[in-house]
Amino acid sequence: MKLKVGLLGGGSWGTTVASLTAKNSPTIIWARNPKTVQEINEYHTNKKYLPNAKLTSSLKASNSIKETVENADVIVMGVPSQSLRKVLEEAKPHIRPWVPIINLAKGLEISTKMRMTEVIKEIMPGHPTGVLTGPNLAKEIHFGKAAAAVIAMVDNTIAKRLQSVFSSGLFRVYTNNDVIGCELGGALKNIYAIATGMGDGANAGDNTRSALITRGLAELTRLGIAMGGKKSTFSGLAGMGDLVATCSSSKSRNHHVGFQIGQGKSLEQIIDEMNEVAEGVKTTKVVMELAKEYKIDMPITEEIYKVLYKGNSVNDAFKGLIQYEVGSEKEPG
Ligand SMILES: NC(=O)C1=CN([C@@H]2O[C@H](COP(=O)(O)OP(=O)(O)OC[C@H]3O[C@@H](n4cnc5c(N)ncnc54)[C@H](OP(=O)(O)O)[C@@H]3O)[C@@H](O)[C@H]2O)C=CC1
Ligand SMILES: O=C(CO)COP(=O)(O)O
Repeated sequence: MKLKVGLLGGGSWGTTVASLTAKNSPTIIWARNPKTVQEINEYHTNKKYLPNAKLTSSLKASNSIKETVENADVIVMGVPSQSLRKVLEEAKPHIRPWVPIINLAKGLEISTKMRMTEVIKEIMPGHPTGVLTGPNLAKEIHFGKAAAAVIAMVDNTIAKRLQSVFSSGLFRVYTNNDVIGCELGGALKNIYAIATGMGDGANAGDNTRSALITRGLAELTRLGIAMGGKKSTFSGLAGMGDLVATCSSSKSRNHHVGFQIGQGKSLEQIIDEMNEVAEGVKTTKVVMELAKEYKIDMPITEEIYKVLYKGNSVNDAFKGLIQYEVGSEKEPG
C-alpha cells in the first residue's frame, strides 16, 4: 500500500521534497499563497522559489490545510522554524491519530529554544516524529543532482518505511536513530555558513574557510553532545556533511547572508532583499543562550552573534577569533 503524504509549506525545500515524494506516493502540498497553489496545479512549477524547475506532474497543491492532512499517512513540516508551531496547531484538528510527523526545518524556536521535533511532540503528543536532514541544497536536488540525506527517528521500523517514501534514484536516504544529533547538526551548521560566507565576502581565503568549517564542527559537536546528540552523528551526513555543503556553497542562503555582510552590506538590507529564509540569523541568537546554559565555549558563534546583533564589523570578528587563546586541537577554542 502506498502511503499518502501531506506536506505543509510551499517554499524551495518543501516544494522540492513534495516533488520527490510525489514520484513514490500520492502527495498533496499546502502553500498559503493561492497563486503558488494554482501555479503548481496548472503548470507544475513554483517559479518564485525554484526558477526553471519542473515539478512531478502528479503533485497536487492545495490552499486548504484540512484537505492536505486529513487523509495523509505521513505529515511533513516544510515551513520555516518560527512558523512551524502556528501551522501545526492549525493542522492539528485534522490530523489522524498516530500519523508520523517529519520535520524539514533547520532551526530552533526562538521563544522556547526548542528543537522542531520537540515542538511537534508538545503539540501532537503520541505521534512518532522525526527529521529529514543532510547536505541537501534544494536548487541542486531539483535539477537532478545526486545527494544523500538522513531520516532520523527513534523507531527504526517507521524510519525504514518512510525511507522508501523520500528516496529516489539520485536522492539516497539513510536512516539514523539519533534525532537530537541530526536535528542539531542541521540547525547549527547555518551559523558557520554565515561565518564562512563573511570570510568569503571579505576575501579571507580558502584556508580561513577550512579553519572555520573544522573549528565550527568542533564547536557544534561540543554543544550537540551536551544537549544529548551522539558524537558519531556530527561526523555524518547531518553534521559534517551538511556543514561542508552549506559553508562552501553560494547556493546557501545562510552563506549568502554572510557573504553580503562580508562585502559591507547591513543585515537589514540583506534580509529586505531576500525572499527566502536564512535560519542561521535567528539560530545564532538561540545558540548563544544555549552555550551559556550548557557552559560550552563557542567562540565562532559568539563573534557571529556580535556582528549580527551588536554592531561589530567583520574585521572585529576576525580579530576576535585570531586573538582567542590557541589551545590543543582537542580543547575548546
Ligand atoms: N532550501 C533548501 O535548500 C533547504 C531548506 N531547508 C530548511 O527548510 C525550511 C523551509 O525552507 P525553504 O522551503 O527553503 O524556505 P523558503 O524561504 O524557500 O520558503 C518558505 C515557505 O514557507 C512559507 N511560510 C513562511 N512563513 C509562513 C507562515 N507563517 N505560515 C505558512 N507558511 C509560511 C512561505 O510562504 P510564502 O511564499 O507565502 O511566503 C514559503 O512557502 C527551513 O527551515 C530551511 O532551513 C532544509 C534543507 C534544504
Ligand atoms: O540546509 C541547506 C542545505 O542542506 C540549505 O541551506 P540554506 O538554508 O543556507 O540555503
